Amino acid sequence: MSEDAIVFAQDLTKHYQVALKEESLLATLRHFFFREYRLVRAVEGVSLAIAPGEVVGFLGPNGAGKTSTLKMLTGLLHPTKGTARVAGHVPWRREKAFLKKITLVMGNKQQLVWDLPAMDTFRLNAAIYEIPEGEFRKRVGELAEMLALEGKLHQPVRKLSLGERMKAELLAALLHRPEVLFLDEPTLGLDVNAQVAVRDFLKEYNRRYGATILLTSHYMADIAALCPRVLVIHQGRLLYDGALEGLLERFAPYREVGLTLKSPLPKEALRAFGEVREVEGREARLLVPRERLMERVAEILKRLPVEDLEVKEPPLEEVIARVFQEGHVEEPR
Ligand SMILES: Nc1ncnc2c1ncn2[C@@H]1O[C@H](COP(=O)(O)OP(=O)(O)OP(=O)(O)O)[C@@H](O)[C@H]1O
Repeated sequence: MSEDAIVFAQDLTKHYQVALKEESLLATLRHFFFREYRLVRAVEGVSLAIAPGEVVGFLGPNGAGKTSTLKMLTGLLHPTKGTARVAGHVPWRREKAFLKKITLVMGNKQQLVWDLPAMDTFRLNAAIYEIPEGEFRKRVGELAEMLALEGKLHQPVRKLSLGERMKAELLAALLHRPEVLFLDEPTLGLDVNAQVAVRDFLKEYNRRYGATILLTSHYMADIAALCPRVLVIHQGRLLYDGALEGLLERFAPYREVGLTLKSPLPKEALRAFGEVREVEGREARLLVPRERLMERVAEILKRLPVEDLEVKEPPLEEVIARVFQEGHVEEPR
């Protein structure tokens, strides 16, 4: 085990037993006496170690096992198998000292009371976490400033915009100044401005307090902005644990060539130069294997009426989609 890891898991596994049930009355009666079960292998032998202060992205398609993993690491679920230690505790013992060191924010769940001002929930949390009054005021002031939430905390939560509500949720979840933040889709459904605000806040929070963050998000911009390291989970198993750039190298051994042509060309005319991803008017996007990039670019410039050419990494969304679709990636021609 990595001695200095603040989040550590070995062979963490969660299987759910789901009762199978058919619709007919007979089936319901039969079900009563002879229940049949199906095993859902939600998390399958996940091992990981995260050092204090790291910000790690946790990626996976729907149903991959992210939430189940986060629930085990925060002690909401007992694992079927495996061990974990978070901030020096076994999470599922749910010791008070442990709960003071962690927080879990789920973008689709809300702890703020809808009809009350956010400040009322903050006060409740201050009592639960035994935060003295002076310290409480200081922290609310500091966090409200970082989140640009001043003036929003005394009106009923239902009057806040979605972005403000999410920021207030974060404030409530961070009031006890946890060392480890587990964030499940913290930017879910937010507009781009609010997404950027939450992202910038998390970056600043990590820098200022050295908090460790494990974060899931479907928005790759969040991951690219925040997470130097990513874990990729698929069907309950970790497929990748390493640098974000490494993920691109390993799963996207190609570059994207963006072209602006002097006049539009049909897709067929571009096929000889790479995998055609998109053609719209005079604009086209091709995928080209990394090791053949120079040669292909030279050919394109020689043979096509190019006005402008740009070489980029392929969009992270596309790379991830390929990883999930195939468990590995087919190399483009
Ligand atoms: N309480 C439960 N009982 C039975 N099956 C469950 C339960 N919770 C989750 N599952 C199943 O376990 C698998 C993993 O679910 P989990 O919620 O951990 O995935 P996820 O990666 O968080 O997905 P999403 O991004 O959709 O939230 C899925 O097949 C899901 O249907």
